[in-house]
Amino acid sequence: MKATDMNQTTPRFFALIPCAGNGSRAGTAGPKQYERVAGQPLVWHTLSAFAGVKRIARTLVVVAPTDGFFERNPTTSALVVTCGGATRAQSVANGLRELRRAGAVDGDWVLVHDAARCLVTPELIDRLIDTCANDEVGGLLAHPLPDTLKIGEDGRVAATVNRANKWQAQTPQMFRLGMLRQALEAAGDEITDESSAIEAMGLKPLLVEAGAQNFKVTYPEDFQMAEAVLRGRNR
Ligand SMILES: Nc1ccn([C@@H]2O[C@H](COP(=O)(O)OP(=O)(O)OP(=O)(O)O)[C@@H](O)[C@H]2O)c(=O)n1
Ligand SMILES: C[C@](O)(CO)[C@H](O)COP(=O)(O)O
Repeated sequence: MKATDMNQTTPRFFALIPCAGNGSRAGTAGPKQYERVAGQPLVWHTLSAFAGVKRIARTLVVVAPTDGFFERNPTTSALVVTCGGATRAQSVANGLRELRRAGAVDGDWVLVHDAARCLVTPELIDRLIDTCANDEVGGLLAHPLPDTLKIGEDGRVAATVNRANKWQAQTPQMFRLGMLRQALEAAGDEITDESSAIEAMGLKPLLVEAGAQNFKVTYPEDFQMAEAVLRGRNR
């Protein structure tokens, strides 16, 4: 990391939205992030939440090279780049490169957020920023595991795991651009979140408690749940 970048007096906050997945578990005909939920394509709810946080200098959306959705629907002020990779980690690493091209420096904060977590709110994003902005490492939104946890083997319970101190990792996950770039390069393409890459460097990201509503739309039934929550909020 260049010293000049780190010495920048006021780090800015950028959002990076990986939006290049296929949604294979969702059972939809096309990518799940473009399914209509509560009257809008799912990803628009996600982008609206980030648009509601004035501290975010720029939002960058990473889509697959073959994705034409944003060209057909040019309504967002976010920067849309077609550099999605074969894994989420690759999409994020490619997006970081584009953020640098757009003017972000190593000392700036990047909030990486799944396009598929359309229930995030400006309040949750602000909570993450407020908690992490003065931290050496950064952190992530997360939810303490509410259920008893089992290990399964051939459809039967092999063991029960103590759930104390176990958290479900959510997004956004917020780290300095330079640190995250290095961490992802070292961690490889298979990691499923940014925190794992930072942890692999021996660092301990902050866990910032968020509610269960910030879930990731993953399975077919999740669309209905997301719809109900969003409609409930607009009432
Ligand atoms: N190569 C990939 C894979 C995933 N994602 C994004 O990462 C987020 C979280 O991933 P996940 O929920 O696993 O999405 P999918 O990969 O689309 O779903 P599935 O694993 O069911 O195929 C999503 O917003 C997805 O679009 C991405 O940008 N690039
Ligand atoms: C980043 C993430 O949302 C944290 O829960 C998640 O890891 C995304 O990918 P996954 O394949 O559904 O684990």
